[in-house]
This record gives sequence, C-alpha cells and structure tokens, in this order.
Amino acid sequence: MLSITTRRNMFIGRSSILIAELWAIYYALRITWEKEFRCIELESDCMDVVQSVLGVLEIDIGHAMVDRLKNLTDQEWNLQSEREEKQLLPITGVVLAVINSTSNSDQESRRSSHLSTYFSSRTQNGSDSRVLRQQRARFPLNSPAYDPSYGSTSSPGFCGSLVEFFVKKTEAVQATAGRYENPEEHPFFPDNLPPSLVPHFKYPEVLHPAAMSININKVIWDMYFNKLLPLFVAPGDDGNYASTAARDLECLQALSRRIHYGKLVAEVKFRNEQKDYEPPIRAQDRDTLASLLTFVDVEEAVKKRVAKKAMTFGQEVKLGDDGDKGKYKVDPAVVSGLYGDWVIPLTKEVEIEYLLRRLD
Ligand SMILES: C=C(O[C@@H]1C=C(C(=O)O)C=C[C@H]1O)C(=O)O
Repeated sequence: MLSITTRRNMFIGRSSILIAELWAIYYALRITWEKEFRCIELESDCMDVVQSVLGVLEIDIGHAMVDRLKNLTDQEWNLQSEREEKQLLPITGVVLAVINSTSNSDQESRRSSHLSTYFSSRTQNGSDSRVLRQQRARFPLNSPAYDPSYGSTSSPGFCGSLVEFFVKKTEAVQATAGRYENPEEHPFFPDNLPPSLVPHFKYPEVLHPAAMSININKVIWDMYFNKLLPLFVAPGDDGNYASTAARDLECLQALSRRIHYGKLVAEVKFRNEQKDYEPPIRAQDRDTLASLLTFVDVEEAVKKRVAKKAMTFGQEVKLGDDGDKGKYKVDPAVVSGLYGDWVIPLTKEVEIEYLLRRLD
C-alpha cells in the first residue's frame, strides 16, 4: 500500500491555497497513474478539493489546474472507498491511499512513496519559519556569539566564532550518528566530518547521483547571519550565547532542509515534463529552466500561508494585558518577505543546479 499524505493546518478557503492543494493531488494522481496504479482511494479533509476533483462543484478560480485535474480524473481510474461517500469528506489530512497495488515492483513503489515527501514539504511550508519565530527570536542578537575572538577561547587551536565552534562540533557528533547518510541532510562544514558509526540504512535512490554534489549551505549561512537574523531578533546581549548558538543551528538546519528539498521537487517536475526540460538542460540554459519550474501562484500561496501562520501562532501572549493584542513575536510581513526574498529563490537555485546535472 502506498499512501501520499499532505497536511493542512487551518483557514483554507477557496483561494490560491486551494490551487496548492489541487497541485498536490494532481501530481500524486499523475505519479500513481504512471506507476500503473488504477484502483485508488482518494480522501481529503478539504471539501472544496474533494468536490472539485469529483467534479461536483464548479469552482471559478480561473485556473487551468482544475481542468488539468479533471482531464486526469476522467481517465479510467477505479476510485473507490470502503466508507460511505459522506464519511469521506471530513477526514483530517489529505490522503491519497493506493490500494490493490498493481504496480511493477516494490522498488518503484518505494520511489513514488519517497517522492510523496515532496507533497508534504509543499504544504509544510512554515516549519522553518516557526523555528525562527519561536526559538531564536526569544533571545536578543547576542553578538559575542559571532565574534571570532570570543570563539577562539572555547578550544585551543580553534579559529572562529562560538557559533562556528558549536555547529562544527555538533555536526561531527551528528555525523557519527549517521545524520549525513540521509540524502535530505546537508552539513554546513562538510570537510573532515567523521564517518557514521551506526549501521547503514539503505535510503531509497530517488535522485540522480549528481544530487550529492549540490550543497548551498555556505549561501544559506551567509543569508541567515547577514540578512535574516538582524530582521527578526532584537538588539541586545543577555549572555545566553550557548543557547543562542543552539537555536541558530536549529534554524540553519530547518532552512537547509527546506531549501534542499528543491532537489526532490526538481526531480518530480523533470519526470512529469521530461520533454520540456531536456532541451534547456542540454543547452545549460538557466533562465529557461527557471521559468519552466516557477509557479507564481504557488509562491504567492506559500507566502500568504507563512504570513498567516506567523499571525496565528506568533502572537505575544500576556495574561491580563490587552495592550499587546495584535502584537507578533515576528512581524508576519517579515516572515513572508523572508520566503519571497530568500527561501523561495534559494529553493529554485537548488532546483536549477540539480536540473543542470540531471542528464549527466
Ligand atoms: C518548490 C517549488 O518550485 C518553485 C518554488 C517554490 C517554493 O520554494 O515554495 C514554489 C513554487 C515554484 O515557483 C514548487 O513548485 O513547489
């Protein structure tokens, strides 16, 4: 059984969020169709999605997506459910469960199943901004943590800031525990990392092997410390340098994971539109690749979603004090700008880098 799951938090109306949901289902259906699954069960907690997929409701959202989806669902699927149709609608999470598998091999199923992470990642936008808002923003800037002369006192012979010291040492421990065996993880200091000491786990080989050579963490590091941090932390120094470094590492890892998901996204796009992607890849034409892989409406939906999350979950809570109502830990506009200016462009940069090597 293969299940493709996406999660949705709240307040999704008939808006561009709907289009994002439809994309997820569209790609899931395409992959399951290509893998020759024909007997599937489709569940969703989003009434509009279910109804538009089933063609019950005509939603005038002026988007080709609905037509594309309908063309796809018009094919000879065997859509079925063990439940009453009415019970199908209000289930939590959007789930596409493929039952009565008729696919070629287990290996193929695992590949598709792994690709499904992409759908989750598309709808889990904001977990990285949540780390920024809830973890790092509780401490002020604490600039000594970034001062190379302070860091070099932490260990004889070490040259760098306390944050660099903390990240290098933590990555070394995590490497021995197998963290970087996982193709979704990318170290910030890949040189001289110790080998993993834990039994090898065979991760599914979904990506082209060239994916291993792509690590843009240096860019993410510079962006984080030079552009992002000053935007969302208050000036000041409370002496909590070690905790500050620990939070910085959490933020960096969350950002890195989200941005490097671009490899997986690019693989899905390549497989679905191989004929369109091949000529610009052969010509090493970055601009054409960039326009092919860009979905402006999805980007807008992502930015709105993270701003909304910052508004919903980032409110200052103070008992008996109404003066702070509507005050946020981090300004939602900053969070949305962070995605528009940095997270999304860097994700696309990873997608392009991956695609440029996809036919090597
Ligand atoms: C990641 C994708 O590619 C691009 C980047 C996006 C992002 O980083 O959120 C969103 C839409 C696309 O323009 C995608 O299509 O999901």
